[in-house]
Amino acid sequence: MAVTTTPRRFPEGFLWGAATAAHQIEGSPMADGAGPSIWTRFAHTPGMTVNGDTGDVACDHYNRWKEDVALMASLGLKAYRFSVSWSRILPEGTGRVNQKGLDFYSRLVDELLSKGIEPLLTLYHWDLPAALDDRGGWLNRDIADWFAEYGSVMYRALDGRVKKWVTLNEPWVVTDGGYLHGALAPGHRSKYETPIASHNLMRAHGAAVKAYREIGKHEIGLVVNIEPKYAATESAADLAATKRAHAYMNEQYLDPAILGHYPPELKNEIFGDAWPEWADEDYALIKQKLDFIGINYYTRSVTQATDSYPLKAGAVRQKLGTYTETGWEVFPQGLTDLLVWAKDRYGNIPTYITENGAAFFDPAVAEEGRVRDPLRMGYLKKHLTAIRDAIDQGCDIRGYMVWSLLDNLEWSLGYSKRFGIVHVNYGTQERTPKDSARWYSKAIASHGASI
Ligand SMILES: CO[C@H](O)c1c[n+]2c([nH]1)[C@H](O)[C@@H](O)[C@H](O)[C@H]2CO
Repeated sequence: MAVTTTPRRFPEGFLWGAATAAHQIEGSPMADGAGPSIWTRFAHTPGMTVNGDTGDVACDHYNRWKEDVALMASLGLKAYRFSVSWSRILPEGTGRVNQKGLDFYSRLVDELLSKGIEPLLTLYHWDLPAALDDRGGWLNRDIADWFAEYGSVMYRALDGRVKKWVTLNEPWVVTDGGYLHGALAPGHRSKYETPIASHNLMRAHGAAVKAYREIGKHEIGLVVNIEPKYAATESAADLAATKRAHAYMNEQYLDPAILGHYPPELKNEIFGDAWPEWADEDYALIKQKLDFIGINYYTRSVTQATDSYPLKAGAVRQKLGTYTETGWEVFPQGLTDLLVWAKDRYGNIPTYITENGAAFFDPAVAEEGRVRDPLRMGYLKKHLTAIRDAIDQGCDIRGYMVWSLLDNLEWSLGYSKRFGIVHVNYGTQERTPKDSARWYSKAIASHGASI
């Protein structure tokens, strides 16, 4: 079905917001008693990030948090998705609580609430305490208890002021990037470690949800990145590759969390002898009732059989496609298709688009203080329209968090890619709303009718 262009309002109560993550914007990673994370270590390891960029300063949000909340309010945001740096709260990962770290997030939440902005708090957005990585990190089964302990500290401190909790951001990226291909912290490259890290992430997710049910009184969910896979040809090889790629990225996490089992392709066609037999109690731990799911959507993948290891599948660049600075095809129809797929497979669980956005080359801040970013505006318009189409097809989409509020540290790509609707001058830390921020403000004020 083609993406229609009729501007239409979104449901009453649709939550319009923006998203960030601690390590990408805060800076001051070791301030006030915080411990190092694996990203502090990884970025300071020569060659791991573009230009050797680190999160030491980033957007200096740790000091500018009040100004940034005022900026969010000026844009008319109704919600703000952010993550907590685990090693600010528990510098050794478990045990001793660093009250100053907790106080930072408590102040941030209170300021958001004072401006009528709802906080959505992500417990884990990739910055594992280095002290836990020293104990095996996601390869150590004890991490389920460590994560539940950390979550419980946060629930006791903030639940009630925070009413929407997320356990993990994108377990797929954590394992594919951090344990299989090594592009992300902790930089491992092992087909055998990958399933273990992945499974322990999901066990930790389940343990944190269980702990929430004993402490919290509001909502908790899981955020996944999913990407529709379209076969490049109808050949048996390409169809099989597409099925593998779909199972590996799109089903690997929501299936165990909601259905209680993994897709069979993971063992039978991808990991083989590297896929352990998991105990039944693991599946019971992972499958906890979710109040919502978060979907991060950026692009699609036209998929063909390749000799890639171990997936044996890869994306085919589309000759007529439009691509972002990160090499992702702009394909809004994929979002509609994916939301309908998720509804049909998992039973229309309340869903938030917890990330959607694009890096395009932005011009410098013009004299009149404008940053013209028409490509990003077009991207957001098309994807919000695609969400509206999914809602028209019965999907229970509750909100949209644009990625990202601010230009920020794009992990291994450093500061070379700008996703923000607000420009950040990293030299002066000046924030300048781009045209896309102005456009988004109007969309929020009109409940989507101006899109
Ligand atoms: C592979 O795309 C993923 O869905 C994805 C894209 N992104 C993400 N996940 C992360 O959650 C953010 O921290 C990134 O900054 C953002 C932009 O790269």
